[in-house]
Amino acid sequence: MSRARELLSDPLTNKGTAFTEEERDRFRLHGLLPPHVGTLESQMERRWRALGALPDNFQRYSFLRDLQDSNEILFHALVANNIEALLPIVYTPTVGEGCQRFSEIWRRPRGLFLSYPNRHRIKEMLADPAYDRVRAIVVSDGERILGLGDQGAGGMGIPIGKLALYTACGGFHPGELLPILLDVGTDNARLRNDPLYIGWRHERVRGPDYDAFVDAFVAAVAERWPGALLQWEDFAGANAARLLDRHRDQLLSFNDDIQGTAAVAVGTLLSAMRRTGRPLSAQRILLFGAGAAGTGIGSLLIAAMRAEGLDEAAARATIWAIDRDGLIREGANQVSEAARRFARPAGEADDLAGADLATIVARVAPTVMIGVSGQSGAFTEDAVRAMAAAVDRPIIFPLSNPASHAEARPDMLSAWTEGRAIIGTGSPFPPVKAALTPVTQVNNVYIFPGVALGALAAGARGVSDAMFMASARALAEAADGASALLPPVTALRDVALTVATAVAEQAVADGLATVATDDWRTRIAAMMWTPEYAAAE
Ligand SMILES: NC(=O)C1=CN([C@@H]2O[C@H](COP(=O)(O)OP(=O)(O)OC[C@H]3O[C@@H](n4cnc5c(N)ncnc54)[C@H](OP(=O)(O)O)[C@@H]3O)[C@@H](O)[C@H]2O)C=CC1
Ligand SMILES: CC(=O)C(=O)O
Ligand SMILES: [Mg+2]
Repeated sequence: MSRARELLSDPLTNKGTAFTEEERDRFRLHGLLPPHVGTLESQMERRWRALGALPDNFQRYSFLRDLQDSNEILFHALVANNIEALLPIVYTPTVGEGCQRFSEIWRRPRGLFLSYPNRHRIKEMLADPAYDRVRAIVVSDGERILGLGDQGAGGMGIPIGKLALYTACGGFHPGELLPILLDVGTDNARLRNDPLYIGWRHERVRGPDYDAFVDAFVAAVAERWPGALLQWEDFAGANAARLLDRHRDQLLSFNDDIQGTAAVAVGTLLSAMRRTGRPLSAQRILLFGAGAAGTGIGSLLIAAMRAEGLDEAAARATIWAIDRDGLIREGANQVSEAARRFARPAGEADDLAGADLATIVARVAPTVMIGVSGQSGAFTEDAVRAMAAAVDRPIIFPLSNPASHAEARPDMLSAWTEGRAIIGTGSPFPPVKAALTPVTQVNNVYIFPGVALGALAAGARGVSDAMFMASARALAEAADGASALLPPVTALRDVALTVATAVAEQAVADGLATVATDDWRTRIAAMMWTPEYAAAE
C-alpha cells in the first residue's frame, strides 16, 4: 500500500481534509482528498451537524463508532468538546444498545477479540507492533453487560466505550489503549442463532477451561506489556471478584464494577455527608443487589466507617443487603461469600423472610437506599413512600444501567417524596424540576479514568483498596461548591486529574509507587493528552 493510502486508512494517522498542503505534497495525497484544506474545528462542525440530523441516539452511536474507526483524533476531539451531549451516546445508556446490536453495525476491526478456539495463539495475537505503545487495557468477557446480561462478543462495545473515556477524561492518547474481548462463547441463544452474530457460536466455556484461558491471557499481557494496567469490566457476578483476587498481584489491575463503583458511590455519599454534617456511620444503608457492585460498595462503606472510628461489627450493622431471594440473613440465603459478609445476624430479622422491599424499608427505615440489581422498577412507590415517611431527606441511588434498567426513574422518586429525595442515577436522566437537590449521575466514570492515570503515573506495583478510598475522598472534596452531589460531567477531565493525584499520593503512602515527585498534580497534568493532529510522518 502507498504511504498515502496507509495514512488515510489508519484511524490514528488519518486527518481527512485537515492534511496540510505540505503533507499533501510530501505524501502524494493530492487527488485522494478534495482540494479544500480543513481544520479540526471545521471538521468537528461538519460532524456535529451530521450527528444532529440523525434520527436517534443509536444512529448517532453508530455514526460515532464509524468516525472513531476512520479518524480517531477527530472522534476524540468531538467527544471531549461535547462531553455532556455525547457521554450518553458513547457510554451508558446508548452503549447498551450498541452492544446488543454490535454485530448489526460491525464495520472495521477495533481492539482484540481473543476467542477460545484461538487460545494457543494469544501471544501471537498480542505481538502486533501496532500495540507496542499500549499502557492500559479494558477487558470483558461480555457476560454481564450493564444490566443487559450476556451479550457475547457484542460486549466489546463496553471496553471500547470505557477507553473512549480514558481519552476524554483521563487524557490518554488512543494509541496507548487497547480494548479486549475474551470470546468464550455465549449462553445467549438468540445471539448464537443470529446469522449475523460476529462471535464464537458456542455455549460459554466454564470451569477449569475458562480459568486456564484467562490465566494464559493474563500471563501474556504481563509479559507483553510489563507495568501496563488491566481493567476488568462487566464480568458476571461469579467471576468478577474471583478473577480480581486471582490476578491482582500478578499485574496492575482493578475491577471497575466492584472497586470503581464502590468509590463513586462512597464518594457521592461522603459528598452528601459533608453537606448534612452527619457521618456515614450515622446512616442506615439498604443495598439492593448484592452482586459485584453491591458487595464492592458495602466493603468500601465499611472501610470508610472504620476510618470514622466504628469497629467492623458496628459498621456492618449499618448495612442491610437484599439479593434476589430477599434480605440476606445469616444461614438463610444462598449467596456468595462476599455477600454473606452483610448477612443480618440470625434471629434479628426472621420476620422479614420473604418480605417485599416496602416491608423491609418500613422496618429498617433506611436513610440511604442504593440499587445495583439491574432490575427496572424495583424501587416501588410503596417502598419509597415508606422511606420518605421516616426520613426527611432520603438518599436514593438507583444506579443500575442502562436507564431502562434503573430501579426507579428520578422524576417518580421526586414525586413520591415531594422533592425531598436526594437522587443519584447510574445513567443520565432529564433534569427533575421539583427535586430540591439536583439529580446526580453516580457512575464509575468519575473514578476509573483517574485511578488508571494515577496508578500509571506513579508506576504503581498494584492498585490497593486504599487507593480507591483515596479516590472516593478526592471526589467528595471535588464536589464542594457543586449544586448536585458531584461536579457536572463537563468537569470530568478535571475530576480525573484530582482523582489521579490522590491515587498517586496514596500509592506512595502504600509503598507501591516506583516514581517520586513532590508535585503529583503538575506532573500528571503534563501527561494528559488533548486531541489534536500531529505532523504526519
Ligand atoms: N452506576 C454505576 O457506575 C454502575 C452500575 N452498575 C450496574 O449495577 C447493576 C449490577 O451490576 P453487578 O453488581 O456488576 O451485577 P451482578 O450480576 O454481579 O449483581 C446483581 C445482583 O443483583 C441481584 N438481583 C437480581 N435480581 C434481583 C432482585 N429482584 N432483587 C434483588 N437483587 C436482585 C443478583 O442476583 P442473581 O445473581 O441471583 O441474579 C446479583 O446478586 C447493573 O445494572 C450495572 O449496570 C454496575 C457498575 C457500575
Ligand atoms: C457503569 C458500569 O460499569 C456498569 O454499569 O457496568
Ligand atoms: Mg461495568
